[in-house]
Amino acid sequence: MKKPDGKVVLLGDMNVGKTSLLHRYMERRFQDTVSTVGGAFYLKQWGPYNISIWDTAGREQFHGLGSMYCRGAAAVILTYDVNSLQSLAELEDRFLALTDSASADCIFAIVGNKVDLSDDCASPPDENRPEKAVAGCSSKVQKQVRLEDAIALYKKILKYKMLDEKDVPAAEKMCFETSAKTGYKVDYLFETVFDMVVPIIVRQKAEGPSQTVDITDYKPAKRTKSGCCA
Ligand SMILES: Nc1nc2c(ncn2[C@@H]2O[C@H](COP(=O)(O)OP(=O)(O)OP(=O)(O)O)[C@@H](O)[C@H]2O)c(=O)[nH]1
Ligand SMILES: [Mg+2]
Repeated sequence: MKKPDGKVVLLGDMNVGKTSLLHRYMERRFQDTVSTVGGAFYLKQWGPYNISIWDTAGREQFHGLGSMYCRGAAAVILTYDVNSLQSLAELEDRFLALTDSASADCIFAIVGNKVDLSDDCASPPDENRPEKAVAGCSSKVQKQVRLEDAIALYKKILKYKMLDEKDVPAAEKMCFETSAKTGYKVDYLFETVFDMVVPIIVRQKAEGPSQTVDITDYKPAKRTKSGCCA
């Protein structure tokens, strides 16, 4: 197996759709998933570079593994479900600290998945009945997390990392809304991140021995493009 030049890690609560996003991008389809155990990776050729994309388990019991997967990461994709405010809160409360082991110039993307389940209507939510369909919209429920909430989280991350807004990509560019089910903006998400990761890979290579986890010793089971480790 080729050695990866850089690493991208997906983090987020269970059930938000991390595995489904990766399947959609790598295998071009939406399929039934089982809750991830430990972590699994895909390798993606991007220009002259091999990028490993790590899917992690959102379940609390695997939490301890998260920072190991993030070690040396060039990008972290923090994923939530646009229909669950709690899943956005979990990113700050439970997952952000895991990224301390990532590369110093790690890029952060925040992704709200499952937009196909909700309507993005202009009218404000009915606080008493958030599950209610909004007048003027179809029978879908109204989205629980606004893009602005994700943008606010991105700014908090910059503070946590002590980064200056002018030194990093703009929040509006790094907050995405996707649907693994329909494929909406999934390619755009991954390809935007890969383009941003290339300069980090170049720097990591120039600085000498890679900080990324060497996965060449793992024996992927059956599948050709991916492997897993629990
Ligand atoms: N409607 C809809 N359902 C989705 C979407 N993405 C994932 N799902 C469903 O949400 C459930 C969880 O998806 P997974 O991809 O397994 O979630 P995960 O984040 O990998 O969960 P863990 O592995 O437990 O951390 C599955 O039933 C998926 O079919 C989406 O974009 N739209
Ligand atoms: Mg999963």
